[in-house]
Amino acid sequence: MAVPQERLELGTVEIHADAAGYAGILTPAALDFLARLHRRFEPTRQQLLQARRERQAGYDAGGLPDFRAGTASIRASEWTVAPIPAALQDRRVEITGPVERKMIINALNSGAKVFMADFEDSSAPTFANQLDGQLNLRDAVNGTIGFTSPEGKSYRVGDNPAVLVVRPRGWHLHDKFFGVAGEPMAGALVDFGLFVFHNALALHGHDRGPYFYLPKLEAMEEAALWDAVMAATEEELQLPLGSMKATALIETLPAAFQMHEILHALRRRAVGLNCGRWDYIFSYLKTLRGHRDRLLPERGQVQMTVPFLKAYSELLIQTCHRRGAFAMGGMAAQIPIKGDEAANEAALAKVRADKLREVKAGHDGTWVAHPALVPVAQAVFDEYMPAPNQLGVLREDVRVSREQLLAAPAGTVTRAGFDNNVEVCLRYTAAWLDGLGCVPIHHLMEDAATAEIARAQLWQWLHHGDLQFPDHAPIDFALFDHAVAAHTHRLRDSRHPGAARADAAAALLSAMTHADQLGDFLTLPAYEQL
Ligand SMILES: CC(=O)SCCNC(=O)CCNC(=O)[C@H](O)C(C)(C)COP(=O)(O)OP(=O)(O)OC[C@H]1O[C@@H](n2cnc3c(N)ncnc32)[C@H](O)[C@@H]1OP(=O)(O)O
Ligand SMILES: O=CC(=O)O
Ligand SMILES: [Mg+2]
Repeated sequence: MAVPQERLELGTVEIHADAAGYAGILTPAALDFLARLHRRFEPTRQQLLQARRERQAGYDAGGLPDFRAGTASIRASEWTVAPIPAALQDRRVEITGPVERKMIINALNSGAKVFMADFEDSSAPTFANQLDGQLNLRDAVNGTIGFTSPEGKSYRVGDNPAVLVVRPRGWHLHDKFFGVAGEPMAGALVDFGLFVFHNALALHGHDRGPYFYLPKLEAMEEAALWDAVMAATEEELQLPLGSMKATALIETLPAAFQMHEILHALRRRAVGLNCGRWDYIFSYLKTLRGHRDRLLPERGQVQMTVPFLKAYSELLIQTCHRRGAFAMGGMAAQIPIKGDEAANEAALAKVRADKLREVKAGHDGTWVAHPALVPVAQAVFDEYMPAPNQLGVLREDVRVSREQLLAAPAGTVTRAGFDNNVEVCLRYTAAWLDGLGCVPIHHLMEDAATAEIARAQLWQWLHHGDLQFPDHAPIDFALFDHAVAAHTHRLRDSRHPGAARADAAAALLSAMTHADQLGDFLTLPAYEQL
């Protein structure tokens, strides 16, 4: 067979991993497509990452995020997003989960309206995880996905499966297994590119997508880059312009000041925004890492009801509904607790209360972490949202100022909270290094975003100096080192996920916490070890 001219002239993607078993995904045509995406969009991605660094330098020097002066007309003028497809009109409950075969089938069968297949916060991006995920999603789209467990239980997708929405990695992550002319590709483009190359036409033919969640955006230009990537892909695959739909997560502090702008950049394909609360809290910590007057209390005290998070979620609802887009809620961290009825009911009650707050505030739908939580969330939304959505709830009463978005709530850092951050970060990092991106710890869902909160808080509490527990004992590195050693010892001897990677995780957590600068993402140095 003749080698296409473009491969001869420009080269294609080089795979730096054992690709046996993935020939059906890594076809020459798919790799050429990825290479074209890389050549066209990588320079812009690099510029946008540089812009992030420059903005952060401004915040570190004392500056604070603000609404952008240059885009006031976008916020003030009247416009709406393009019509939303029928398949996404009712998104009252969305289940999320990693792209693992059994979980995909369970999620599609869960009764949720939407399944967000996650290459991001709940995935450790090993080559096998990402590529198996692509194989699994291709089979799901083609209706051929099936699975038999080691115990012999067989899994198949039933009638009326959830609508598939895919979340690729964020712009900050590269993929060391995919190179073009010696440069690593963007993880985002690998995930997006392989998925659309193999599934876009089939999904479009069935009025089912392709639909995406876009994570960790920090500026409208980053949304515009996604729009350009999707428009170029639509052209290449001969799909109608705007047929790929996107829901952007507002899960960084800078993005909260650009909600209108992000929807505007995506307006021919935006269907909504989502309150990604966990990354949002992490981003608050990271963006304001140099501001000693804006330290947050321990994780457990930073609930969605605290003023700065309430303001953010209400601003999101108001913004979305003014633009005809859905305002999606987020994820409560509680998961079902087996074998303890009272504890389980208490966990479900917390999920129920969170969903009640969301639906009453005007959200159009919400996320759950586990199939058993679908009926819990659905009952609340069914009761308070009889229509498919709440686009008519304009929330014109909401007035959110810059200072409200930036105000740290009152609270404390307790010994238990400090110790829990060490334990969670250590155990999550160890599991991640072992290829697991989402794990239950003390009956809470922990993923890359929740672990980042723990890590960033430890760094801040230790580097701002002079912080004390309520009993006036100092919060210092000796305590931290001791806690890391104790939890590493315990993890090593346990049957928890990642036990075999306890020492590697401890080394990483120690290095990142002792470092003078708060590292941008835990997953960047951790990725070198995957
Ligand atoms: C901040 C954010 O980004 S939130 C979004 C990212 N996070 C997520 O998506 C969370 C996804 N959830 C999960 O990964 C899991 O629910 C965990 C890790 C939290 C808990 O996992 P486990 O303790 O293994 O759950 P558990 O043992 O109760 O699972 C029971 C069954 O439900 C299935 N299940 C659990 N969670 C999910 C899910 N999210 N999607 C589909 N199936 C699921 C399991 O596969 C299992 O199936 P089986 O009975 O057929 O074997
Ligand atoms: O992605 C969701 C989040 O809360 O972070
Ligand atoms: Mg997130």
